[in-house]
Amino acid sequence: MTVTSDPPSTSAAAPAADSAAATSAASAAAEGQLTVRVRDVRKTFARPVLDGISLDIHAGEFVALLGASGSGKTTLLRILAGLEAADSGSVWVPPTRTVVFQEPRLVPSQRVWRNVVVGRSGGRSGGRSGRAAARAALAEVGLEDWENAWPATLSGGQAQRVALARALVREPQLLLLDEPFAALDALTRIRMRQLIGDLCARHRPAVLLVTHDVDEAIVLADRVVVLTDGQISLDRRIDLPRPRSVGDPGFAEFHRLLLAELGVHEH
Ligand SMILES: Nc1ncnc2c1ncn2[C@@H]1O[C@H](COP(=O)(O)OP(=O)(O)OP(=O)(O)O)[C@@H](O)[C@H]1O
Repeated sequence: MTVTSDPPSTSAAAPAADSAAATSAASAAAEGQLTVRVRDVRKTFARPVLDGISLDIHAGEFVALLGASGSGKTTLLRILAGLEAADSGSVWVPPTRTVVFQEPRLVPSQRVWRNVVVGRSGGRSGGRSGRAAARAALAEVGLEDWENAWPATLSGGQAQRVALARALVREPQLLLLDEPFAALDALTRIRMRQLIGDLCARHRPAVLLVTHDVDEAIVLADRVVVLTDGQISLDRRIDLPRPRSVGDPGFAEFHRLLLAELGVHEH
C-alpha cells in the first residue's frame, strides 16, 4: 500500500513525511484543493472488510461516513489517520491530520490547558505561547474558565470539548472524527453537533465523520458516503441550506434515502 503526502503515485509504501508537506499543499492547490485521495484500498481481517474503496475529499469538505456495524468505517478512518495499514491500494493524505475518538483520551495528570497542547509539534506545548494557544482553543469550545481544571472534574461533554480543542489547536488540514458524540447524552450530543458544525464552518478543515446517526450526518455533512459489504454503495451530496435541523423541508427525504441504503425501511 502507498500512504503518502505526495500526489497519488504507485511508488512503494512510505509513511507521510513532514518534508513532503509543502509539496502536498502546493499539489492540493494545483489539483483543485484535493485533501484526501483514496484509490482501490483493500483490507482483510478475518474476512474482507474494505474491498476496493476509492474516495476523494476536497479542502473544507465535510464528509460523513455511514454504514452498518462492522462495515469498516473505523478501519477506513484509521487507515487515513495512519493508525492502520491497508493491504493494497493508495492513500494520499495531508501531513497535518488529527483524530477525535469516541472517548476524550485526556491525560489525567495534566491540567486541561496542558492537555490541549500536549504533544503539539514544534516544542510549543509549554510556556506562554502554548498556554495562549490552549486558552484560545478552549474559548472556542466554551471552556475558557476551565483551563486550570483537572480532567477528572469535567463532565463527559466538557472532556470531549477539550478533545476537540486539542484537535483544533493543531490546525489540521484533515479532521477525522470517529463517533465523537456516541458516548454523550442526547442533549449534550445535539449541543456538540452544533459546536462541531460551527467550528468546522470557521476553520474549514476537510472532515471525515464516522457516525451511526443518520440525522447527524444530514445536519453536518456536505456529502454522505455509505459503506456496504466493503464498498461505497452511496455517495450523495446534501444540498440543503444551512444551518440545518431535522424539521427542515427536504430533510425527511434524505433521511429516508439513507435509512433505505442502510437496509431500514420506515412504514
Ligand atoms: N485489528 C483488528 N483485528 C481483527 N479484526 C478487526 C480489527 N479491526 C477491525 N476488525 C474487524 O473488521 C470489521 C470492521 O470493523 P470496523 O470497526 O472498521 O467497523 P465499523 O463499521 O466501524 O463498525 P462499528 O460501526 O460497529 O464501529 C469488523 O468485523 C471487525 O471485527
